[in-house]
Amino acid sequence: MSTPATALLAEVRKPAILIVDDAAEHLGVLRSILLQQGYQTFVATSGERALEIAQRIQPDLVLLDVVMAGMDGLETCRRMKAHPATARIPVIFMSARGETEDVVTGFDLGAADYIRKPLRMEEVCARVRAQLRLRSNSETQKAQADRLRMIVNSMDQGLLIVERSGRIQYANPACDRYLGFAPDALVGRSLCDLLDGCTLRGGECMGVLELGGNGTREVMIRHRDGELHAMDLTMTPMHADDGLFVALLHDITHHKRSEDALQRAALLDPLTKIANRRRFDAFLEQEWQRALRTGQPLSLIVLDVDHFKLYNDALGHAAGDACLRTVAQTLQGHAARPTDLAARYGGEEFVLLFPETPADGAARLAELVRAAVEDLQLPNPHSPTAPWLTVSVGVATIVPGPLDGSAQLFECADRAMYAAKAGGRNRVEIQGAAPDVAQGSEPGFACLGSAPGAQSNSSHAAEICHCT
Ligand SMILES: Nc1nc2c(ncn2[C@@H]2O[C@H](COP(=O)(O)OP(=O)(O)OP(=O)(O)O)[C@@H](O)[C@H]2O)c(=O)[nH]1
Repeated sequence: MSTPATALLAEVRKPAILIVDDAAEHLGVLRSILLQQGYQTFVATSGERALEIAQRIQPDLVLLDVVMAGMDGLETCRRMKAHPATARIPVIFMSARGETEDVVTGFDLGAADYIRKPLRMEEVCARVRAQLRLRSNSETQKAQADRLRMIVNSMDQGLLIVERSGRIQYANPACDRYLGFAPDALVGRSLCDLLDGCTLRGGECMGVLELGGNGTREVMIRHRDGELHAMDLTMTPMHADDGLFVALLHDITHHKRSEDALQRAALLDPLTKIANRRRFDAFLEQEWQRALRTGQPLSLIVLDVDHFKLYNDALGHAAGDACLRTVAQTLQGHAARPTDLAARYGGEEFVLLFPETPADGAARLAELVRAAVEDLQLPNPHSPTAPWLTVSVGVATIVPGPLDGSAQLFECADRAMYAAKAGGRNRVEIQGAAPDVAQGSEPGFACLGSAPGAQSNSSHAAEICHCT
């Protein structure tokens, strides 16, 4: 059952038709027929009045007589099409004049249809229905296009329409913002120029071709100021063969920066701020592979603070922490080359990795490190072996062969460090296994004689020993 409200709504939705004719009898006939068809009708007997009503009520259709006194139908139509408020309203001309020229002029002015007089009412009704259907379709399309435009304009993601050649046909405001361009300034530019490392081949942008339809990829895109930004780029072909692609851009620079910071933090020891064990393990593996390729020797120092439990017991855990930080900085100072790495391996144990360093050089470095810690003269009052904080140091050097593993290098240096502990602490012990490869020119572990210049000048019993 229809309520007053729904009846009112139905009334509101009735298409409104403006009938313009300076002959009152024509107006009356047309009006009553269109009313019977269920339309709302408005009438005007002059062009001026028609323009006034059209602007006020915005009808869905105008039936317009061509020949009228004063402003004729052609001029009325021209003015209607020139006014933004009435430009989209379809106009059907009615005229007894059927000359081709009139018909053409009418269509050129933007008329939707042309009906000859005398009017046959069935034909009029059919043409009115057809125009109202078209109008309704085009209004729906316009509404959809407006909605789509609003969505694209308010998107946070950048959206581009790109040709196979890389030429940008459209960029939404987010895209302009991402890349620092003024509105529309991206149109006509090439995506190739913006994508870092992208090339043009045979007039086609390799970035577009490689990325098209391949899901999301992380790319570096050049901002207008020249700076490269990390972005996720998703490229999708618009249709199978019209050569257009929709590119979606999502700026992940901030995300990347915090990810990089997190990654860096994950590789640092929180107490001493030098590399942690995870970083060391990865670095050892990388340098091991490099040494395998280059045939260069790789040296490792494993170092453990002596009687550190007694240090903590005597001075407190906070002082112990501060002490570990000082030792770490001292070691860091001895990892001089960009390829050297000092790391805290765990607790009071540290490691130093020296790529392209033969056994004699590593032994000298180990002794320098040992002496540097002793020279800090950090009192360790309860230590039975020295009044100061000291370290025991193990050294191993290898020219890796295909059958060796990096764990072996660590085990050898670690064993040497335990030998230094067993030998009285505050010493450097060198792990050796194969006297014939002493200087690291052939695969295998190095074994040294006394390393020149490696003796401690400390007043304490520091020595370089050899462990086989
Ligand atoms: N303050 C502090 N102490 C630590 C930390 N990590 C490990 N330790 C302490 O280091 C001490 C190591 O003791 P042990 O393994 O017995 O070795 P040590 O006393 O150094 O004796 P040797 O190695 O035989 O010379 C333990 O008491 C740990 O609690 C740390 O981050 N901060």
